[in-house]
Amino acid sequence: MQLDQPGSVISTESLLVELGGLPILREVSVAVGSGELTALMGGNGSGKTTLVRALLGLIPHQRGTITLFGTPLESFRDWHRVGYVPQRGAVVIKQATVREVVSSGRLAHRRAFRPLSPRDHAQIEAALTEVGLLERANTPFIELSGGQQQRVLIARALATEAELLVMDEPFAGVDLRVQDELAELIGRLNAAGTTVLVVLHETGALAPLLTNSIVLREGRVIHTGAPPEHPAPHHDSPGLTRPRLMTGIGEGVA
Ligand SMILES: Nc1ncnc2c1ncn2[C@@H]1O[C@H](COP(=O)(O)OP(=O)(O)OP(=O)(O)O)[C@@H](O)[C@H]1O
Repeated sequence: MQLDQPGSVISTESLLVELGGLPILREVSVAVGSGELTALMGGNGSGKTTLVRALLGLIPHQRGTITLFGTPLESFRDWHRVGYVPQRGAVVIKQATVREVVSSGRLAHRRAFRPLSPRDHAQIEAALTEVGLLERANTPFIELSGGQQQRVLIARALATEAELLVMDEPFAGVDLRVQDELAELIGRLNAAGTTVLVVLHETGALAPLLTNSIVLREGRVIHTGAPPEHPAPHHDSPGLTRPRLMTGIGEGVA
């Protein structure tokens, strides 16, 4: 199945990823179109994080292809176009201030051992302003609330001037009010043209903003297209067992 269409920011075809000798992702063919806000969903252990890691080249794949911005992953070099927002709990930052964390997002633009340029500073300020944390720039990251830390991680990705944001469970461990605020921020970034792929357990506050979804089960794609009406629970739901034929970006055909 050929899913790589003009305008695909991410596409995979017949992807096989093995970890510890076991197949974790099987025959995964998906596409994320430019400008989409796509949810990557599925029960615990269905392979969401593994897919994200493979897409970013953090783990190898054994078969199939991955294309980013139309370029095969193996020859992709424009990493400044990609912003990765890892799960907050996976990030341990003890010493750095908010500004230092966001500054690390400029690394893809900087020549080794050169100080920050005026453009770097401008992008860092703009990213901090976008997430509403400019006034907390000199605060140690560890002193912020969970929602604020999530915003800092988003700002770090924005500082790269990323056209694609890949976010791993941005709502994990933050209360509903903060989820609403984060959803508003993600929606605003998407409306401004940033393509977003977001790993979610439940569509939650992002439900009205999603334009596409990919649902995994046991390492296989079981749904693409319009987000499921009912949020995917932590364990696989019988309501999501019927696979859809994939026609490419956007709509699937039942
Ligand atoms: N390094 C590894 N070696 C072997 N198996 C692994 C490894 N990492 C993950 N797995 C297995 O791969 C499967 C998919 O894991 P993955 O973390 O991608 O799922 P997930 O959908 O992100 O789950 P969750 O929602 O719980 O974070 C799980 O069964 C997990 O146990």
